[in-house]
Amino acid sequence: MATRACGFVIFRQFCGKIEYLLMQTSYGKHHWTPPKGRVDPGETDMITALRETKEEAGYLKEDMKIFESVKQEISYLVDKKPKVVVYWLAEILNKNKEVTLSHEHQDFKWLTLEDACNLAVYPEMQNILKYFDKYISENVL
Ligand SMILES: Nc1ncnc2c1ncn2[C@@H]1O[C@H](COP(=O)(O)OP(=O)(O)OP(=O)(O)OP(=O)(O)OC[C@H]2O[C@@H](n3cnc4c(N)ncnc43)[C@H](O)[C@@H]2O)[C@@H](O)[C@H]1O
Repeated sequence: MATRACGFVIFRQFCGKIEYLLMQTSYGKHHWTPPKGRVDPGETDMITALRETKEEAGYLKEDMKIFESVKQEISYLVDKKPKVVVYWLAEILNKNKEVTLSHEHQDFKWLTLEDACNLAVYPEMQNILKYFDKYISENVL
């Protein structure tokens, strides 16, 4: 069975620009992803996304506007085993609240779409960022 993980692609409106939150792992290849993590037994996908976002970024449900119907799923292999990751779109509402990192991450950045795609590296993740960016420009701005 595939490993399953869930999280949020979080954006903010900052100085007239849309910026996305990416976080860099403190382990492995130090890759950059939105806050997300593995689904624990008995959890729903949304509960996992909320728990991981609180643990990894310090953001609570009430700090965000969650677009529950705006969701993307990607699949890839990790150590030859399938992994499925589900992301919802979320906007940070409490702009005065900064990210609080856990031991799992060593850095974070708020990035334009282009810069986020450059750091995200993987085409699947880039496509998700582009999909959400299109949604924002057509439905949020
Ligand atoms: N190498 C390591 N050394 C020490 N501790 C480790 C470790 N890897 C995981 N851990 C532990 O696992 C915990 C993380 O657990 P969780 O927080 O629960 O889970 P996760 O975000 O899904 O973990 P991960 O970072 O591994 O996932 P991703 O799919 O992004 O990334 C998994 C792999 O897939 C690659 N990847 C990411 N996105 C991809 C894509 N779209 N296509 C192909 N490969 C991709 C990444 O580069 C990465 O190599 C950490 O606390 C840490 O202790």
